Amino acid sequence: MISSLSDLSVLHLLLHSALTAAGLSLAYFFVRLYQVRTHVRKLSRKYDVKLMPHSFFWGHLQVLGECMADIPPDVYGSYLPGQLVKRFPELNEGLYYIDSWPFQDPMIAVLEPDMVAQFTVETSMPKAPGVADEFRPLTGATDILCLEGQEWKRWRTMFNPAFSLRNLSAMIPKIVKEGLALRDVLMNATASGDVFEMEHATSRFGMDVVGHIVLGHDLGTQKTPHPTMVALRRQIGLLGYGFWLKHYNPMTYIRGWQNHAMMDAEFIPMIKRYFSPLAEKESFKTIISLAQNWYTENAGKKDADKNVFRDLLPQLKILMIAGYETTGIALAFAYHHLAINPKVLEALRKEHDEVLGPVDQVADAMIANPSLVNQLPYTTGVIKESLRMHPPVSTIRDGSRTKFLVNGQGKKFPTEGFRLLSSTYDFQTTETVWHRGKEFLPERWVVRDERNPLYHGPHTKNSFRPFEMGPRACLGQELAMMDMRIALALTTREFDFTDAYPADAPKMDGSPCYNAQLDGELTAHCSLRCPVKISLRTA
Ligand code: HEM
Repeated sequence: MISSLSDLSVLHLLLHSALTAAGLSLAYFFVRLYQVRTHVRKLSRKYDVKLMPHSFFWGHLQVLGECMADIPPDVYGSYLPGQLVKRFPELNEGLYYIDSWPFQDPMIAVLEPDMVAQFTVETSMPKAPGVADEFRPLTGATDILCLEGQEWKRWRTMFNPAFSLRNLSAMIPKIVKEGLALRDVLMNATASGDVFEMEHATSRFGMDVVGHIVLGHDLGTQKTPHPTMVALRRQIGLLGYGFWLKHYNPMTYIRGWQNHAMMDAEFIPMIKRYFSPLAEKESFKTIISLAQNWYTENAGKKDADKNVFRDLLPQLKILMIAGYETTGIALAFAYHHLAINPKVLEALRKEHDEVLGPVDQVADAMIANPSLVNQLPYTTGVIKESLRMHPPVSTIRDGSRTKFLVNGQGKKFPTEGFRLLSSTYDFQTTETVWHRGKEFLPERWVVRDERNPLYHGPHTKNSFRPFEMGPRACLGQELAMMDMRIALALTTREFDFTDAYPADAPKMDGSPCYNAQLDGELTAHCSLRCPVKISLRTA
């Protein structure tokens, strides 16, 4: 209740400040709106860029809304460029300029793989600022995925040895152990006969493997939820480029603080343990052990003086996320395609029979002879098809005044003021690049005859980039491929998989199984998390 004149003047001051702040924000909004819209139109006129119908107030928001209206609401944004091609084929010059400000910065969706190589391989353009904004609540944007220049290079050089083939081979017993735990989870699912969300199981498998290589720790999430990983997953729910309303909610910060406290309470002792002279080390290099070596060797030098926990914790968190989600998603999609393509499952089992020997000895065979894991071309084809049809992530870089993209017809396109998005899903599935691109055909990866239309040779070298290419390509790609080969080797000969999408599930391109934006998730997950039924193999 207002009890005095001074209360009234405080109230007046508060009201006045609030109105001033609102007025300034509104003024900023309109100035920015004017700048963005005129920039888009000016560039389009100057360089003869074909633009989709562009409203001065809405930009392309109305057009985008119309394009997405006919598809399931949870479809991931990676399908958008394909929708634009369907709706505006005459404007397709290998890219689309998209102005969806204020929801996102203006963007160029690049559909020609050779043009993507121009900003990732020929010149590795910096990551778009939105990437750092997205990960800031997790790592303060000081992690290997967001950093640039020398700071990025220091971590990349430090961590590379963990992902060498030699180190990964030394890790095989741990991956096999986690693969057997996945097998147990699937075995339990056969007992109930219930519909099973495959992605939950494969993500935990991915997490446990990454726990070994990053932390040198057995997280055991396939058996029991691990508190640190629960906190990590909760924190993912607070990230997200474009979901900026979250950042105005004070609870985001309180929850974030709690999640970090939970994670750090586990990670810091793990780091301390490795940094102690008496530490018992793994037989392979882990991210923490490589950091410990680096800090010891560089003691007294500039970067090594930094606070090791503040420096290293963001790296551990980003590596855990980068590693487990993507692998879990790709593997779940692979199981779905095995469930609906019995001939592919049969061919996969045949390869395992021939290369890996009897089912009951497969784990021992891979441990005794790690090179077997790299002698599975058809299995690798199954995984690559899953990654081709369902890439979980794609890169987004920053354009610049001096960077122009050139399409197949030699036309130049400016990039200043735009983010550059690789339309990976689109060019990895389009028929003009991939023969029968919408079909799951692992044999395309083993075809050697150049006359076969399925042949994937040097002419398509830029068109398969689930791990991206160039200096910022995925650090963990060999590990991911190895994980998935081992998981399939340990599970597909013992179980049958039956697709369990409900008959009325929404469909994208005719399939209920598509890349979806799920609540609280960052990357492109499996719609409904890939429901399957699992039973013991009958034939
Ligand atoms: C199927 C599994 C995976 C896929 C599809 C995938 C995909 C990608 C892609 C597309 C990028 C580039 C992102 C960008 O440009 O913004 C990337 C970067 C990265 N990935 Fe992966 N990834 C997978 C597994 C892993 C694993 C297992 C790890 C490590 C444990 C890992 C660690 C990283 C790191 C650290 C980067 C940043 C590299 C840098 O900027 O130097 N990834 N990944």
